Amino acid sequence: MKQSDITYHDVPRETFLYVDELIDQNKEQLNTYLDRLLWWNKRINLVSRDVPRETIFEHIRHSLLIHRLPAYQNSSLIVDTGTGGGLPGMPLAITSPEKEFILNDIVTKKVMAVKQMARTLGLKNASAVDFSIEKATINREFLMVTKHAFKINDLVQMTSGLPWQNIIFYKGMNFADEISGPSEEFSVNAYDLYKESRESFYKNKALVVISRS
Ligand SMILES: C[S@@+](CC[C@H](N)C(=O)[O-])C[C@H]1O[C@@H](n2cnc3c(N)ncnc32)[C@H](O)[C@@H]1O
Repeated sequence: MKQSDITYHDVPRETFLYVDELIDQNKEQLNTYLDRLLWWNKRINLVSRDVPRETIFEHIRHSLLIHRLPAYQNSSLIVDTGTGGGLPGMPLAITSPEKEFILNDIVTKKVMAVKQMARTLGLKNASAVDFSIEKATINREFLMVTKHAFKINDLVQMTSGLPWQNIIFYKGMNFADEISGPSEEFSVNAYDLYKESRESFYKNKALVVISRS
């Protein structure tokens, strides 16, 4: 992967409208998740303390913005590593009942909270596991997603023996510094979340898809 291999795209306004509709269709469960996340956050640190409900809601909306990427649409198994309080895995599991999700974090109490939340929500398609992603064993092809948890090169190296086809990183636009090494094996596509949306929350935010050739 070289910085010169990156192809840049804009996320169209329609994607945001699509996600807003998805939120509307799933608002009861997404609100229950938000309530439970705030409840757990008072007890164990899952997202920053004193973060307003509206900001967490924006993180949920952010999580859902991968819905229209082919790498997401074509995957039936999704592993969210460094999930913390369940972002992005939990909103994705709520809105994609046909897909299977494994939520992973190295911190046992966070995984316990995520398991409780999934139980409260009655989610049948989400499980949670507490170990370092380096220790994972997965035997079928999957998509890995991760939000604000790993540097790109680090996670690619840590999981080089796993059968992922794509990794979607939720990143800042300055992610290119995290990419180096041999280029032949991977392609890199970056999606700017701000250029078309003009929403201040998404300023300098990107979705970065690393694909195995
Ligand atoms: C900044 S938090 C992000 C949480 C969540 N993705 C979000 O956007 O709110 C990073 C998370 O990565 C987890 N983490 C760090 N190293 C890890 C590893 N090797 N394997 C699994 N999880 C890890 C941490 O415990 C932490 O919960």
